[in-house]
Amino acid sequence: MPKYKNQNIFTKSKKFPINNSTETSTKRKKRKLLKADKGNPKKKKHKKDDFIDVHKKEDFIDVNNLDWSEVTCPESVFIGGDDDMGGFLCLEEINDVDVEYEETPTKGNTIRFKKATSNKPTTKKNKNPPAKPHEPLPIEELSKYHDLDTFDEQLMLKSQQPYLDMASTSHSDENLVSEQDEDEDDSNLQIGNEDIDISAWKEFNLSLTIMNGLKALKFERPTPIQEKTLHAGLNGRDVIGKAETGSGKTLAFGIPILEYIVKQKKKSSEKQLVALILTPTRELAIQIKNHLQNVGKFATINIMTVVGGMAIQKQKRLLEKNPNIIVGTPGRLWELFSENDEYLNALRHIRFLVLDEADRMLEAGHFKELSYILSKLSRNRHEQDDKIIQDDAKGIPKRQTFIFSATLDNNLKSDINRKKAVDGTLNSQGTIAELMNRLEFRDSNPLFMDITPKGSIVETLQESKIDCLVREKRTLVFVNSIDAIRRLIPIMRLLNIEVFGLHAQIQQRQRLKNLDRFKQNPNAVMVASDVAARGLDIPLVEHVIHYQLPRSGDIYIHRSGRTARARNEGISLMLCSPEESSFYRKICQDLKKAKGIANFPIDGGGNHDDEWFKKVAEDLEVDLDDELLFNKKETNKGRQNNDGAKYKIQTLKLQLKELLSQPLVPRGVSTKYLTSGIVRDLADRLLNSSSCNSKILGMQKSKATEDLKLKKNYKKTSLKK
Ligand SMILES: Nc1ncnc2c1ncn2[C@@H]1O[C@H](COP(=O)(O)OP(=O)(O)OP(=O)(O)O)[C@@H](O)[C@H]1O
Repeated sequence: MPKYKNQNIFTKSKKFPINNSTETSTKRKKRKLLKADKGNPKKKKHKKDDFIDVHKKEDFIDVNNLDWSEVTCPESVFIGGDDDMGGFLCLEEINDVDVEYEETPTKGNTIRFKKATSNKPTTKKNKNPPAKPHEPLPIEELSKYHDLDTFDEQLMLKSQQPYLDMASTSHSDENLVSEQDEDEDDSNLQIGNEDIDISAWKEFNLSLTIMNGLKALKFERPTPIQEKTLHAGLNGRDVIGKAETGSGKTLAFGIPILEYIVKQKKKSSEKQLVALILTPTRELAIQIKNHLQNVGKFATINIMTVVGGMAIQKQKRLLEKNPNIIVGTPGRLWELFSENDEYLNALRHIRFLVLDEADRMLEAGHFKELSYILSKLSRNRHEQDDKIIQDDAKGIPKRQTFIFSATLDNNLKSDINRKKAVDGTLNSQGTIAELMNRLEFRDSNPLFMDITPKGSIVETLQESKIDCLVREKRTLVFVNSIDAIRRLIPIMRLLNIEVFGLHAQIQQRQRLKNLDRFKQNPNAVMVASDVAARGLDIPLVEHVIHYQLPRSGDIYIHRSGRTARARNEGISLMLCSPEESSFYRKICQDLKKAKGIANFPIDGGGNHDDEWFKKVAEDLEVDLDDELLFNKKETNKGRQNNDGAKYKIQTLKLQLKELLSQPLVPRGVSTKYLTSGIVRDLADRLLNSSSCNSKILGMQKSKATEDLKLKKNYKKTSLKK
């Protein structure tokens, strides 16, 4: 007599807890009994589900106390056999029991077990032991298994496809090449993600490997800057690209490099340094490396970062592994390379040189090392006395140069063709024009592509400012000094805000940790110096706040560009104190914003919240407490009087904690509500409605970008009237 174990057991390849009480009737119907004792006419096939009411009579035996033994079955019986055995785990059998049927008024025909009355000896000697339910597997182990109830084989195969492709390509370059040869028709992409149409990339004739990478990232089409520069980049031309922040400049130079490496591997398996990408910050270097690695993940491309703040020994070890691409900051790169002729020689043979955020590289702290690196890269080697000696440039390939930034000098184009400076190094006030002259473009006329919109700000970014009457400000992201970060972080922590700092004096390891934690938590705040202003691509940054105004339009553009990236919406808000009005005017001037930047709608300036409460009250057909709604002046007075009160810091902290633990009650809202009558569940509606803010009583959830749009629309319609 077989029985179905009522335990949670995991098979080697799939997990599916058996719980009879929750199984569907379909599954029960599909269960099978594999063995029954034919010798005893009373022993019939039964399901465990039939075993009920066994305790009613004393001579009946509890089903679980019987001497069951496991029936060994091939695994295929349980998994994906011909039959859908959903939930079926193991079989057990028993001999020498009698079964009796009983008709009950409530449950119909039920069965019971009794010790067999037959004198026949037990036939089976070496029977198997009872099945032992296993301990549940640890969580990490469980991830290897699939839940049979939700398992979709097709879906799993699709999700594994890119990795299968990768496995078949990444370990053997030859495989990759031969596969490509066969499959050069890109309509036959191997990746499983069928609903992603990447045909828009076809015009660039990219290898299957790179196309797969783009498909895996769901990059359906090139961004405008990619579209306008890729042909030139792929055809060996030098490119200078200027496009707004978050517009995909990394791949505009990254794809030609990756594509070159993939094709080169087709010809030779020799590992060679192909590209040097210079960036102004360490975080940006790491980000670029990750981005390129993701796109090139179906090929074996070795990319390493050479940045300060990381163990120099480890970087030396990685260099020994012959990277294809080095992404680095000038300082550490020079430190590492200047003392090693072998490295320097490899550098001279690179095929691609990229200066990302080129204009920033000229700022203090970078230009000296950059200048040294460029002179070592030069095909005309400079001796120490500055005399130019024509080096044996034979065998040194002409390299392609890519320069990208959201803020490059507009006069650059004419500067490029100007006569070269004779001096081998950049002077201490390096200008972008000098830099261009030092770069030894291979093209006499590099492609200069400027697609920045008017004002250099991306369309999806809304700009705004708040004029602060006092110097205190409560929200921030970008500040101008490290001291300000150190001051603000503890204050924000007191306010229960998850906040992280980022500035040059934080240890590199901690910087990366903070950046990572900030990336993981969409509600966190990062207080940063301009170290984070350039290039960083952090998902889910919706608001950029200039707690202290940047000193130039360029920095404003880069800071603001940390939001509204890759066609997402975002808001950039300046907190403008009276002392900063001159900087504000300069930014407007730099960005040619004659009308200035719109004020952000806040309490005091507008009556946005009051209007909303009035509207909700109308909808709910209740009367609002007018006294509370219009008593702002009174409240403000009270607050000012309280300003003078001195409490001990500890008391204040405790008080603050207590306050923060309760939802805020905005001015104008009454905590009193009708308990009966017109709207019975008013309190619930206010507190629990999914459209209400959980931290502010009765306040509708809204986004800063929407508030600003509403304000603009309101202004337009009232002007029309
Ligand atoms: N073709 C594409 N389709 C969709 N998303 C893309 C595409 N190319 C790049 N992206 C994404 O757009 C975002 C911005 O890209 P990237 O960091 O290269 O911008 P950027 O122009 O260098 O910005 P910044 O000037 O701030 O450095 C990234 O998240 C990137 O993954």
